[in-house]
Amino acid sequence: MAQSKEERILNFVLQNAIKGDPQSVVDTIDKYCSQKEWAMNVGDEKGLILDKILEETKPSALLELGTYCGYSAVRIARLLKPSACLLTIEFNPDFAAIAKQMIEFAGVQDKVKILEGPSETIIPQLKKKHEVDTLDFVFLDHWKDRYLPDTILLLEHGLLRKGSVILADNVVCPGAPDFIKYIRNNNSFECTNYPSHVEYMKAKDAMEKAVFLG
Ligand SMILES: O=C(NC/C=C/[C@H]1OC[C@H](O)[C@@H]1O)c1cc([N+](=O)[O-])cc(O)c1O
Ligand SMILES: [Mg+2]
Repeated sequence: MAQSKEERILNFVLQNAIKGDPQSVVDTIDKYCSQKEWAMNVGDEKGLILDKILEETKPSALLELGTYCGYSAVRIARLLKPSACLLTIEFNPDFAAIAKQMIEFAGVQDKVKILEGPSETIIPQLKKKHEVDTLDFVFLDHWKDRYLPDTILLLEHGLLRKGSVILADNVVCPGAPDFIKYIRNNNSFECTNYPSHVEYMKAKDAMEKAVFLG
C-alpha cells in the first residue's frame, strides 16, 4: 500500500527528530511541511501565538478538537505543567494512529489523551466518562463547520467556567463565519483577533480568542 502524506510526516519525524524532545518534533514537522509537503498543522507562525496564549492562561484542563498528526498536541503539551492534561478528539482513525505515535515519540504521552470519534459524541461524555469538571482551554482546529455546534455543546454541557479560553484556528482561511458571527455577538464572550498567515504559506489567516465571562 502506498504511504499516506501523514505516514510520510511521521516517518520523517521518527528518522530526523530527537526522541523525547517535543521542540525537535515540532521543528521537524515544520521543516518537512514547509519544504516537502504542505499539511494542515497550525504551524510555526500561528504556533507562537498559541504558545503565548498558553503561557498567559497556564491551563490545567485542556481540550483540542482536531488532533490530525499531533503537531499542536505536542506543541501544547511541551508547555504544560506536569499535572496538566490535554484531551484531544480525532474523528479519523488513521490520523489518530499517526498522532499517537507522534505524541509517544515526543515523550508527552503522560499529558495527552487521544479520544477517537466524532466530537459531537465525545463532548457530552467528557464529564462522566473522562472525569472533566470544567475546561480551562479549548483549541478548535477541526472541521470548520463544527466550530459553532461544538462550542454550543461545550456550553450546554457546563464544560466552560468564568475565564475559560477558546482559541480557534483558521477564522480567515478556510474561515468559520457562523462561529465568528455567533461568538462576537455573544455578550458572554470577550473576543480578540490575532491576524497571521496560513501555515507555511503567504495567504492571510487569523486566530480568534474568546474568553467565556460566565
Ligand atoms: O480543514 C482544515 N482543518 C480540518 C481539520 C480536520 C481534522 O479534524 C478532524 C479530521 O479528521 C482532521 O484531523 C484546515 C485547512 C487549512 N487550509 O489551509 O486549507 C488550514 C488549516 O489550519 C486547517 O485546520
Ligand atoms: Mg488549522
